[in-house]
Amino acid sequence: MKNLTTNKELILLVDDVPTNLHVLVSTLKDHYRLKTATSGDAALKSIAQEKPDLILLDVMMPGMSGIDVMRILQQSQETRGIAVIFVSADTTELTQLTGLELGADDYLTKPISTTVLKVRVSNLLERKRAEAQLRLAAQVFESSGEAIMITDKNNCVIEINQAFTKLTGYSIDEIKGKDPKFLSAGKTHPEVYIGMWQELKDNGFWQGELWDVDKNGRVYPKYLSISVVKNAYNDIDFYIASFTDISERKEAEEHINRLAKHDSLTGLLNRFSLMDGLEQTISIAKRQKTKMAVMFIDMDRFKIINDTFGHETGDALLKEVANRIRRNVRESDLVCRWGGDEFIIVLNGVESVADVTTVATKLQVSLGQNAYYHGTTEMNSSPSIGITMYPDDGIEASELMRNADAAMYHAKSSGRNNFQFYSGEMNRAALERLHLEKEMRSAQDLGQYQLYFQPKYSAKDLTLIGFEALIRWRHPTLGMVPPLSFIPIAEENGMISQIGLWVLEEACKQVYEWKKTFNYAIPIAINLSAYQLRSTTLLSEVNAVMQRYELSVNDLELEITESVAMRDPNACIGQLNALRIMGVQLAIDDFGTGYSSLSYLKVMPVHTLKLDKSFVNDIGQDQNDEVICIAAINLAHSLGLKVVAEGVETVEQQTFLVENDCDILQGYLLGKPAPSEEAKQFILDAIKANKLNLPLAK
Ligand SMILES: Nc1nc2c(ncn2[C@@H]2O[C@@H]3COP(=O)(O)O[C@H]4[C@@H](O)[C@H](n5cnc6c(=O)[nH]c(N)nc65)O[C@@H]4COP(=O)(O)O[C@H]3[C@H]2O)c(=O)[nH]1
Repeated sequence: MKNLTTNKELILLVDDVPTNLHVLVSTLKDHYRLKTATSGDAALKSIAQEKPDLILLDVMMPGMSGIDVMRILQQSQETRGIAVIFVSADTTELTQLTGLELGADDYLTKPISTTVLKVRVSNLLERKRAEAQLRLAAQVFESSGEAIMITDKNNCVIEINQAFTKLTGYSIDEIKGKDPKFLSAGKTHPEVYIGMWQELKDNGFWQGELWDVDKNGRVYPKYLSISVVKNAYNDIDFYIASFTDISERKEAEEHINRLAKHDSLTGLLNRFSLMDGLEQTISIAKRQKTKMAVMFIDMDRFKIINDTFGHETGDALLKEVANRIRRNVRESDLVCRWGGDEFIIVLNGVESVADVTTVATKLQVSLGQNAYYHGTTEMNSSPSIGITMYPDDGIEASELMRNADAAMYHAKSSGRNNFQFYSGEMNRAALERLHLEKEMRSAQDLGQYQLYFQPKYSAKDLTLIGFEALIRWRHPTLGMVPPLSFIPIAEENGMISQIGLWVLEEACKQVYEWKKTFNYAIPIAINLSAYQLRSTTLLSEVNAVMQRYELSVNDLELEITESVAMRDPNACIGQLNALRIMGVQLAIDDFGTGYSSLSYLKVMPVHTLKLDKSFVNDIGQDQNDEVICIAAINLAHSLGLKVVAEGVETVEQQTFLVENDCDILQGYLLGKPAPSEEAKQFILDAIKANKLNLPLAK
């Protein structure tokens, strides 16, 4: 056995004649480790202690002969493989044959030529080493987890291992002599094979991925390494190919890729990959001089659906939206979920605006016409679509995205459920909106909001019965920003919850202060946004503020617009009932502009209907509106509700409304919205004229 420290092979020299041993030792000692034994017994003991790589075994020894020792060695698995050279003075053929038959590797005759001894020993050990290596190689070949295939210089199969058979299903008999190209699935690009052969020629080695097909027809990706084996004349003898099936790795890679590039809910592209895809589509359109379109889709009412029915239902709607979009665009178009309820489509190879209009119309019908379902829950939504064209509206990805977004906002503000193409005007509007949004973030902290108060009068005797609080935003450079310019934005970005709280606080504080100043309980109405109405904290917030300012029943009135109330009447009724129990007065604002269902109106726990000023405005001009005013007043009365007419500007309107039994009047004719200090004057005037029909403060 090779000594680990010296790395020299061990030779056991066995001879009963010490001088013979001496010759052997002095010949071999420089190159090998040596042990000696002077009898067969001593030799076996030494072998038991440490297995030698080679035994030089004297045949003729007293007691146990070399032949006997050899027989014993052959009996044991452990010692059977040890190389043995017989050394003997007996040169008869028979003796030599017996030794060789017993498994000896060579035969030396005495007297020994030291040169011959050296060569024989060296050759034998060399051969044994080579055999051991071959055995090892064969074992590695067979037991390798990698499939291995050896082909000859003409690339015909000569050998395969077990792993190859396991992976491909082919046995050696089926494929011996074949060119391995029968393994190819035909899915790898021919250039890969050309490159592979070139590399093998140039460098004798190649590795890479190929697509193969197994005996059962399963197509799989494999990672393959091929080495060229050359002979001493530098001619190719063999190709050794080893490979593994990398389907699982590929699948995992693809899965990770999918996760990184796609939205997990809908499977559509996510915003990062959309931007990549958009850039690529732009460069293709640039090269091919074609047009393309970017569509920005926002699903109307999605936030309400999500808040009302929960996320699972909202998710089901989004998934269905994704499916419907996919069904209406080409495979090559990019479809992305940009976030929330926003989707982007990039239509490539578009020829004209008319093409895009066709797709947009299809999408509008598909996304808006039929209800969405989650179990038995039915949801109705529709798309607001903004469209921009390359290169007409912009040539940069970011520019096109901005344009599509602006066009989408335009679609929203044009009554939703429609599509709009981008125009420069929209861009200005979008920029203004962005600016306003930015300024709005600090408006409250900078004390730029203010409440104005508009008086309301009883129609029959013009007594002051309360005020409506209306927010004002005084911006140092933009001037007075009208609420209709910023409240809808605040609704969308969620800032309305802070603004709404501020209005609630200020209005209640005003009721409290006027109570202290005038000793009258003068009610104030505030406008409640859709967002606030859906809020789960609304009740506790209202309750806390009312307590803080010691407000009693009827001191506070909340107005919600008709369209907000009817959007989700059932949820709204629940909130309103709770508010009513707390002693809050409730009114439906802008009545006539939404589509009220009479059955809901009957069960809405409200006290008042506010007739929209557009009807009042047309009194004396449009008979239809006059008829509607009368019908609305009668309807409200039949439901036991009071009617407030908003926007009363002329005496004619006032007279008409009084004659038709309207209960309360509000409008510039009687008093414009004014800051607190000026509003005080309305109260003083009313007190002076004995026109304050209100309870004393408790
Ligand atoms: N032409 C004309 N207009 C009259 C007349 N009398 C009153 N108005 C205006 O009509 C609007 C009545 O308020 P609204 O219907 O609740 O409509 C409000 C309301 O929906 C919203 N808003 C105002 N303040 C708040 C607030 O604090 N919170 C919320 N959520 N919305 C608010 O903004 C809308 C507009 O408010 P404003 O610009 O203050 O406009 C007010 C008021 O100034 C009149 O005789 N002629």
